Amino acid sequence: MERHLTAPGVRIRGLTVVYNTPSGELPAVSGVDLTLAPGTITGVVGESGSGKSTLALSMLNAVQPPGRISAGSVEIDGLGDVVRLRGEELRRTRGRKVGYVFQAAQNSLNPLKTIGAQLLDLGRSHDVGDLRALVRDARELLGRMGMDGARVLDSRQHELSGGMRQRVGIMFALVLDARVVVLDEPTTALDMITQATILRIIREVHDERALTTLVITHDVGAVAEVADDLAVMYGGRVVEHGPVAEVLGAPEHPYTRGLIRAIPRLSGDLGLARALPGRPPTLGTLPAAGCVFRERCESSLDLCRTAEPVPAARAGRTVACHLPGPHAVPVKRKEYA
Ligand SMILES: Nc1ncnc2c1ncn2[C@@H]1O[C@H](COP(=O)(O)OP(=O)(O)OP(=O)(O)O)[C@@H](O)[C@H]1O
Repeated sequence: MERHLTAPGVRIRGLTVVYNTPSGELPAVSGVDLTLAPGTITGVVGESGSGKSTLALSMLNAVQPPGRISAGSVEIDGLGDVVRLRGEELRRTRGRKVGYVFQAAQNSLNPLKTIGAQLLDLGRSHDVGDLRALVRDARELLGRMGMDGARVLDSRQHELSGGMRQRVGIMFALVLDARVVVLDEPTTALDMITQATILRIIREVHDERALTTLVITHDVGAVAEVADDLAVMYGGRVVEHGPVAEVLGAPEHPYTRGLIRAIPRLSGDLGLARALPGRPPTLGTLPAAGCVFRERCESSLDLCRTAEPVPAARAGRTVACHLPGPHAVPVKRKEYA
């Protein structure tokens, strides 16, 4: 199969995605700027409802009603602005150019057809010339993820466990040789050890195929092992973005600090792990002005009530916070200390 040597860059600019609710259209993603450097894996973390999945869907222009992309662009090298793609062009982009596993991928297989038949359907719908090579590639990917590839291709969904379906989903995301890959919670149905293995394989395949990858997860610890860069989302904003070791080792945004403190594995001491107080906002409770994190922030200023902080470069990353930086507070962890 054709292999590409240079990975594409992705530039998300001013992306706003709204959902129509009984109180009108409310933003789930608000004016997000995010650059995925060619050949990198970017992890996206943040509590439930922070807009991670909505951002992932936008990268395929796949936001469904009652949602819509109301502003902004997602420029992918070689593809242009995905937000402007329509119809056949958009269909061909999804899967072939931008591979993806969405949440609940393990439930999105056709229960009546074998995985192999679905693979051939996928290949045909994207005009793959060499279907034998496609099957070979699928078998090899499944084998690497610890499964008997031939047997899985002969199976139907109900014959596979949740973890196996999830790995099948990852195979589908990678098998068409897409150059940008979006993985939304790719390992949630897997136990810790399998999770680590699968993330390692994602990293290997990513490097071999020169991909640019976005991985969304709740698990900051897991993503720390696999990502180059980390984007932290809160209330539909990217509040901090930069090299993963720097963001986790010396978080600048109070929300990033809170997230890390809540994870015993990252805070380095079980006794010090502290849940973040309060709850993340929902679309209806997002403040109309000021910083979206101010209610839960330990160091909020008067300014935070009135002015929304603009993301700015500092300490080798981008941070959206009014507090003067660098604010680096080292986190106790060998690898990042
Ligand atoms: N179809 C929808 N209709 C209305 N609101 C929605 C819809 N889908 C998502 N939302 C809202 O948009 C916000 C962002 O949701 P999103 O699923 O993108 O967050 P997330 O960070 O991926 O959360 P999770 O980790 O739970 O998947 C949430 O407040 C959510 O309730």
